[in-house]
Amino acid sequence: MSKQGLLLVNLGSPKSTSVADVKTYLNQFLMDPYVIDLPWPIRRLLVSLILSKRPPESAQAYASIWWPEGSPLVVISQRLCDKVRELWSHGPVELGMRYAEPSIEKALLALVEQGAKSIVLAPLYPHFADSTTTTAIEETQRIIAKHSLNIKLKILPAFYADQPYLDALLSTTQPSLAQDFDHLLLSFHGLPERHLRKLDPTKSHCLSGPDCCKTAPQEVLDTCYRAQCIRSAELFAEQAGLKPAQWSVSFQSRLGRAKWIEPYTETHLDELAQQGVKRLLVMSPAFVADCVETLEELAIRGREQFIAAGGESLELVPCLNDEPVWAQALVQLCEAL
Ligand SMILES: C=CC1=C(C)c2cc3[nH]c(cc4nc(cc5[nH]c(cc1n2)c(C)c5CCC(=O)O)C(CCC(=O)O)=C4C)c(C)c3C=C
Ligand SMILES: [Fe+2]
Ligand SMILES: [Fe+2]
Repeated sequence: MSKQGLLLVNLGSPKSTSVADVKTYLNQFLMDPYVIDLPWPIRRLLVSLILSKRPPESAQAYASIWWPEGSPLVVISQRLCDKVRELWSHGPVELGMRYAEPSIEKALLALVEQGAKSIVLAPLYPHFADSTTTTAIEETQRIIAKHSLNIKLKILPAFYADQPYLDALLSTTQPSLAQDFDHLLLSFHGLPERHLRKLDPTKSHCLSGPDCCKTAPQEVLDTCYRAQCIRSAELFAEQAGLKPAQWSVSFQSRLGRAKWIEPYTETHLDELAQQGVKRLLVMSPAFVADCVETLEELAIRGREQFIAAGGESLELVPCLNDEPVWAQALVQLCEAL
């Protein structure tokens, strides 16, 4: 039987925490037209402006969470890849990062060298966005064309509502949810509102009202990142047995001046403290691996902010990371294609 390879793709991190390496990474990331979706001259100008200020700040953030082995996101993704390799009986398994190393190109060539005749591409993003999923798919297709590789590609779609993903989340968050806590915040990575409007097939549903994501028809849900985040939060909370007042959703990591999807995590943390929440749990189901956005933005800066606003504790619930139940769930999702 011909070998079917599995390519896991995540975002990627800078090579090191030096300002120069962080700048190189941010330039590659932000110059991606799927991330800053503006015409090239405007994108170049905007990114240059961001790069004139942000790299030292970002480098400091990375330095505060860096592991001796490297970036948590990359190290965790590599560990996950090793566990998935043990479970995937159809052929070789490799990890590629959309930005920096290990590249998608190296991973794809390694799969082909190990005899893969077809490949399952698994973008490790539960929710669909052009700035993550589409760019990972396009880069993979570009490399296939560049090397004239004769391989068939199957793509794992967004899995935000799939039971193996939800079961893995329920199982790995169980120890945190078993503790005493006042409120669970599900903080998802944000997106500029423009990205939602652009993909709305109805051209009128997205951002039309405070509950538009809850009433999104399937065709909108298929491409609306915000609606998918809210749907996965609802499914998770329901299956975890949480009452509506015990949990809420917000969106983090805003960059630049454009309007991003709301509510913003930064604002919501203050609101929760003002409402009398003392012991806050925070989870980030849009990230399958802990990264600078969870370990620094939420667990360091978010915690400081929440306590300064009157809260007592903020505990970060770990992401799925390289938990065996997640490796099994991922294989199950890919085998079902
Ligand atoms: C979960 C999915 C993600 C979406 C959607 C996303 C969109 C998006 N991100 C930026 C800007 C930045 N993101 C940064 C880090 C980062 N982003 C994601 C995931 C999504 N991004 C991850 C997993 C990470 C962590 C990477 C790591 O090395 O740990 C950063 C870099 C860090 C910083 O300087 O804050 C930026 C910048 C935009 C503009 C965007 C959509 C348009
Ligand atoms: Fe991001
Ligand atoms: Fe929407």
